[in-house]
Amino acid sequence: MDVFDVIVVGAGPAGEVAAGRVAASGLSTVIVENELAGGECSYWACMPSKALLRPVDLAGEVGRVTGLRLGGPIDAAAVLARRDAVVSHYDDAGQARWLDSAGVTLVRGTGRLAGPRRVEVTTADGGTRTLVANHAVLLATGSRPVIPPVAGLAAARPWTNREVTGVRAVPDRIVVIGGGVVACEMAQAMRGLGAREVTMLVRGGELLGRTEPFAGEMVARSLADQGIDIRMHESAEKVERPEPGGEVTVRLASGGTVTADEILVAAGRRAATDDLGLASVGLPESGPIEVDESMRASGVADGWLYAIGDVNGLALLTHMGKYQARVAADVVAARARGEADDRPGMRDRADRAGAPQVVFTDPQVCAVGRTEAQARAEGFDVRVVEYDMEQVAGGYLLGDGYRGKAKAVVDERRRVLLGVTFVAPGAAELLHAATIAVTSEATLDDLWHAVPAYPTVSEVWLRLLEAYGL
Ligand SMILES: Cc1cc2nc3c(=O)[nH]c(=O)nc-3n(C[C@H](O)[C@H](O)[C@H](O)COP(=O)(O)OP(=O)(O)OC[C@H]3O[C@@H](n4cnc5c(N)ncnc54)[C@H](O)[C@@H]3O)c2cc1C
Ligand SMILES: NC(=O)c1ccc[n+]([C@@H]2O[C@H](COP(=O)([O-])OP(=O)(O)OC[C@H]3O[C@@H](n4cnc5c(N)ncnc54)[C@H](O)[C@@H]3O)[C@@H](O)[C@H]2O)c1
Repeated sequence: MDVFDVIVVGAGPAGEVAAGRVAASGLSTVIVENELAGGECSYWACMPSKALLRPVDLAGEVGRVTGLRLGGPIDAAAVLARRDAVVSHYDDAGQARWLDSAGVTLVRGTGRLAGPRRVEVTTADGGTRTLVANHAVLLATGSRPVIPPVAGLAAARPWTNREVTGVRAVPDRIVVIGGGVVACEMAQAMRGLGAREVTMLVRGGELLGRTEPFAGEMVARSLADQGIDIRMHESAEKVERPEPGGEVTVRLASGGTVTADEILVAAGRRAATDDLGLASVGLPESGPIEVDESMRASGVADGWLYAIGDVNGLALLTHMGKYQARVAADVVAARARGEADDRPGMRDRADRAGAPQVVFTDPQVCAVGRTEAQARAEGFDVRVVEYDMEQVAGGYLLGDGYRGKAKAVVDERRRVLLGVTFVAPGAAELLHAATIAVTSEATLDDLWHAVPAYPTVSEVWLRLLEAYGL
């Protein structure tokens, strides 16, 4: 039996940040990982997907600037080689070195709760190691893709985020189940890197369902212009792949079929809580782990258990998992020292206000805070202002085909922003200004004095305020 002050289970972005910060506070810390330190984000999600999208995005930009022309199609093999470098060739030695330098002990194996403050680790050789925590256990086991119960789908060995981000040869034809973030980003990547036929099967009537409706509409128009076949109100009824690795045929609910070389499932993710021993501490065995604003698992006596990142289901985003990790780590360290654990940085505000997110399609969808529909549902006195971003000099200068739209959701009572959405090419870096405005609850009258430089796209802020009436 090994005793540490703090045990972290899962070395994805959330777990690593928590472990590093807890160790820096002087507590002895162990982190348990059963695949690669760095987690889904580093090897099969954020990093490789953005490496695949970056050249596609840039090619779109070049296409909008008069006088520039791409020398030919994108060199997919070179892009895949760079992707391999971005994922460190699926080797986590660098992350392991970082954990070591941060004073965190890395234990390789599968962790499972075995009662209060106790984690049993099954190691690769089948052995078991018992870890006991003096102060806290932080669960950071992430999430796994959902495979819908469609006849023949699982047997057809569909691609998930892992295979599509790790693609070795871009398929000629690919069918995508889903209309969310992964589906949109990866449909665009596959098409941009040379897939001839990309077909998206979207169960509902819109893409990117959690964003402002105009965002999904603009992305749908753009993906269609890029040659992607988007089938709304369509779903797979049966999937057949007679030869392993061969052609796949999808029978559609509306009748008809789609035949492709690969099928990608991008139908959401579920918390990785299976076989985590949650029942041994009185929690439901599956589903996301419910937490309070200090990331403590609800319903666990003595408050020694925390859940951060995708596993708590609050926001399936790397930056939010890392933020939750900082909150939890500081709370754990303060409680261990017997100090006050309610200082301002020790409570989650950002998830409740609406997490910032960028969808890296062309155009990019950048949003923070509440959508108009969410704000109205929560009973705010809402007023909305919108502006077309190509009307801003900085936008117009970016290219002839540049189109964008901004929307601000205002709380009329306090004259503060509840949410902001920008949909435009290359808008990702605009988002943080909106995040600062929404999080700090700056009034519109304060924002009036934040003068955007000319001619930048940020002048859209001024236009939104003028449209509001300032
Ligand atoms: C294709 C794709 C693209 C994405 N792009 C973005 C993006 O651009 N920006 C963004 O913010 N988010 C993005 N996300 C979401 C992001 O990947 C996740 O929010 C993030 O990885 C969650 O971090 P985490 O630490 O909670 O979990 P994970 O990254 O899933 O890490 C969990 C770790 O725990 C380990 N583990 C699990 N169970 C056990 C166990 N019992 N014992 C030991 N170890 C265990 C796993 O092996 C893993 O290493 C993307 C997701 C996908 C699928
Ligand atoms: N750029 C980014 O920040 C980024 C990129 C990729 C993923 N992510 C995160 O990863 C998470 C997972 O992404 P995702 O795209 O898998 O999930 P999602 O929740 O964004 O989208 C899921 C899609 O699948 C559809 N769907 C659900 N069940 C279905 C079924 N049974 N049959 C057919 N369609 C079904 C939904 O209607 C939706 O269109 C997201 O929550 C997102 O936050 C973030």
